Amino acid sequence: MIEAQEVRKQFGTVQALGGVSFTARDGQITALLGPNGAGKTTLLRTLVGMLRRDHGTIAVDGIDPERDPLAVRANIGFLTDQFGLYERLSTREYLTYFGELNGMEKRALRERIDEVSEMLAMDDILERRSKGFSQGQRIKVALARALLHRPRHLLLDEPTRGLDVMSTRAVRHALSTLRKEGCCVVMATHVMQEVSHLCDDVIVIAKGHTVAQGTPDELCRRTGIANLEDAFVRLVGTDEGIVA
Ligand SMILES: Nc1ncnc2c1ncn2[C@@H]1O[C@H](COP(=O)(O)OP(=O)(O)OP(=O)(O)O)[C@@H](O)[C@H]1O
Repeated sequence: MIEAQEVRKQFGTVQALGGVSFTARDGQITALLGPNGAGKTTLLRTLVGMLRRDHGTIAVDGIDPERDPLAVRANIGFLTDQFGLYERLSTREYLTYFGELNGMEKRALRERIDEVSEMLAMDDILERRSKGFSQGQRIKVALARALLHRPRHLLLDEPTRGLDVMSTRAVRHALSTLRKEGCCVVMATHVMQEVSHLCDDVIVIAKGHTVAQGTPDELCRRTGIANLEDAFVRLVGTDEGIVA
């Protein structure tokens, strides 16, 4: 479980997070929904301890990522907007490298790489070097890396951007499987269809503040609007950055 209370973060004169509070539960996929520049990426980076917050509290299974970043990271898989692939390594070599860094035993690691590869439908790129990989192929490798050590929490920054229909389905299916296994998934996205069909809970964030949290149905009921996209626009007061 991830809990945040009144988290604030400023970059120079820009208040990226002005007071974000929410709870993301185990066994649920929680969407982080907000217009461009709302603070979603900043929030994810703060949750994983890559950025220091200026104010507020964060607890990942009760642990503050600033106090014990290694303990938190051992239990978090993070898909950022920067994939950090090593172009001269094949996908398998790359995943093996990070699995070993995480202390995974050789045989278990080999089996897990095959498992994750099947989960994400990426067998075709497993033995290829990542130089020249398409955007979708890059996302898959980065996502495989995030999943490799079976983290209890998964933080994803727009995981299906640039993916084709089949790959999007593979990723959504993988996320449903992880939810069943009890993983706490938090996912920033602009894809409303994904939120409606996949997510149990939604955090709506605008200009660095949480403006609502609830199931897609609750958000619709609260605004008195039947359609989630229109409810979202009402909550944030803009239709910037929405993908139907
Ligand atoms: N390192 C930084 N230095 C200065 N400003 C930053 C930095 N990182 C983020 N910001 C600013 O903080 C605000 C929130 O940015 P963030 O990337 O968190 O938004 P986002 O919700 O992820 O947006 P998008 O949907 O466009 O990806 C923006 O105004 C952004 O310009």
